Amino acid sequence: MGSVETESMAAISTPSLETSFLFQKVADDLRQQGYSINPNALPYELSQRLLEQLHLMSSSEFDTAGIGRQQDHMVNNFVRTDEICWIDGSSSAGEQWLVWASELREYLNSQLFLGLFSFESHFAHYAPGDFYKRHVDAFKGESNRVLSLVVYLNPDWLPEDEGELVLYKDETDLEGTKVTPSFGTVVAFLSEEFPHEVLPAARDRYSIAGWYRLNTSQADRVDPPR
Ligand SMILES: O=C(O)CCC(=O)C(=O)O
Ligand SMILES: [Fe+2]
Repeated sequence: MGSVETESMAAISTPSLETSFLFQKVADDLRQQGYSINPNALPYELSQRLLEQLHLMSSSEFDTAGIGRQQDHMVNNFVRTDEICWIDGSSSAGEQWLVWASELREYLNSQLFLGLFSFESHFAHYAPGDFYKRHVDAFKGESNRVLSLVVYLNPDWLPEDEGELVLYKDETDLEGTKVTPSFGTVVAFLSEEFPHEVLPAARDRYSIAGWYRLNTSQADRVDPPR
């Protein structure tokens, strides 16, 4: 009995083989190109639990997303029109997500020496027609956001549903790479390097966006910086 319990504990705290492959691919991609796009990559059980959690949440738990530092948080419908709910680990799905994100943090720190220290994340809901205009998640020297992480929770997303994330390789790139917000897709990119935008979708679009930060005194929440 004792050993069975030990094994099940180990299963919770040790990433599965599939997850280890994903973590390694994210690390390799970040090293080579600064971003990583992985369809159908979030562990299925975790994706399902997060989706169930979303279904349980009422729309009153979401707040209109803002821009600017938290103390001068401003709703700006020209820049973004989505609504968000921060994940604090009070639900078991949220807790499981935070454990997974912290395993990824430890793996990336061991491989890339990024010095990622903390993580913050929120559910986001884009109603049909909602968007988030081209932006960067952090400005050089102004923020301690280092790595952005986005996962999508939309089963059966079709090309005509649109709502892609467009990731631009630098400030001059106007074409970008389109990412379909399909269930379980995991995207990571260096927060200061890659401008990106969310195109309007034809149906409700759900995601989690998160940021790994350095341990600096400037630990106030940035959403995004400006
Ligand atoms: O949902 C996405 O595809 C990206 C969201 C985003 O860029 C953000 O919340 O900063
Ligand atoms: Fe962003």
